[in-house]
Amino acid sequence: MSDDKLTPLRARIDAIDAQLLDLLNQRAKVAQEVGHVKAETNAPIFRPERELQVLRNVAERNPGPLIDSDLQTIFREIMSACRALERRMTVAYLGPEGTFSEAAVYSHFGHAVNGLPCASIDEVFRATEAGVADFGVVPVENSTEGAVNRTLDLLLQTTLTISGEVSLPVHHCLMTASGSMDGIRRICAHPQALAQCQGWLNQHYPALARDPVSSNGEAARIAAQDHAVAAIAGEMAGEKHGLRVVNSQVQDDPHNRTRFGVIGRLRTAPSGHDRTALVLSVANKAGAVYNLLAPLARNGVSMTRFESRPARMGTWEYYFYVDVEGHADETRMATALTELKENAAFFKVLGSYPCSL
Ligand SMILES: O=C(O)C(=O)C[C@]1(C(=O)O)C=C[C@@H](O)C=C1
Repeated sequence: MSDDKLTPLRARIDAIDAQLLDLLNQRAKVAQEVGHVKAETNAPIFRPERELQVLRNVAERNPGPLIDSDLQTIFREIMSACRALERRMTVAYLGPEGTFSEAAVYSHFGHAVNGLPCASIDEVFRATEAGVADFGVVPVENSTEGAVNRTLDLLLQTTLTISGEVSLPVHHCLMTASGSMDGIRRICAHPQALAQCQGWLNQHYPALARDPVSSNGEAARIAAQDHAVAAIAGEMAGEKHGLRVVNSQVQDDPHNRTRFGVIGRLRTAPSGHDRTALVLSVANKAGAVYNLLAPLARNGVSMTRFESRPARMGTWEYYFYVDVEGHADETRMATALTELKENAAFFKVLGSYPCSL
C-alpha cells in the first residue's frame, strides 16, 4: 500500500486518538473527584466489585470488532491508572519478578501499582498484615496439582480477608541460556512446576536430574548463570533472564491453570456474581460432615469447592475449606452461615469476593 493511501487513514486515527486522549483525561478527573469524596469518609480506594461491574459492562456493550477480553484488558489499565491518581497501591506477591504470581497481580490490579516481590508465601502474608503492602496475591490452587497447602494453612490464622481472585492459564517452557539441551545435566523448577510437567519430562528427558528450587523465577536465574542447567518456567521469567525457549507448553495438561487469592483488609461489597470462602471443622463422628453442610442445601447455596487439610493435632481431625456461590451479605447466604456456625467446632469466613472474569 502506498503512503498516499495510508496518510488519510492515519490522519483519521490521529483525530480519534486526540478524542480518546481527551476522554481519558476527563475520566481521570472524575476519578480524582471520587478520590476526594472517598478521602472525606476514609472509604477504600480500591473497589473490586465496581471494577468487575465496569469490565462486565464493557463486554455487554461491546459492538466489536475489538474482542471482549482485549477491551477488558484496556479498561483494566484505564481504571488502574485512574486509581493510581487517587493513590498508588503496593501489592505483595510470591516473587521473584517474572513469576505467574506477578502476572496475577497485574491481571487483577493493572500495571499502575507497585509490585513487592516476597521470598515466600509467609512473607506475602506478613507484608500485608504489617501494612507494608495494601494487598497480597498468593497461589491457592492449581488445576493439575491441587491445593497450595501453605496458603491454606496461613489463611486459617490470618486476620486478613480474601477480597478477590485471579485465575490464570499456566503454560510452562523448558528454557536454557543457549536455546539447546546440549551439555545440560539438570532441570530446575519449583516443585509444583516439576509436578505439572512430570509426564512430559519422563517422556523426553528421563535421565536428567530434577532439582526443586524456591520458584520458577529462581530456576530461570540459575539457568542463566549455570549453563549445565535448564529451567522450567513461564516465558516471562525466561525473557527476564535472557533465556531461550527449547520447548514451549511442556505442562502435562494444556488447560493447566492456577487460581490466586487477593488478601488484604478490604471487605469487598457484593458485585452480583460472587463467591464466599469458608473454613470449617467438626467433631470426628459418623455423619458429622453431612450434617455440617446441610444448611447450604437447605438455603439453596451451591458449593463449588471442598478441600480438607489435617488439623495437625494427631487426632485425625480436619479443616474443611469450602467455597460457596454468593456473597456473605446476601440474606440466604447469611442464614446459611449462621446455621453452619451453630454446628461447626471451628468456623471462619475467609472472605466474599467477585468471581474472576
Ligand atoms: O468508582 C470508584 O470508586 C472509583 O474510584 C473509580 C474507579 C474507576 O476508575 O472506574 C477507580 C477505582 C476503583 O477501584 C473503582 C473504580
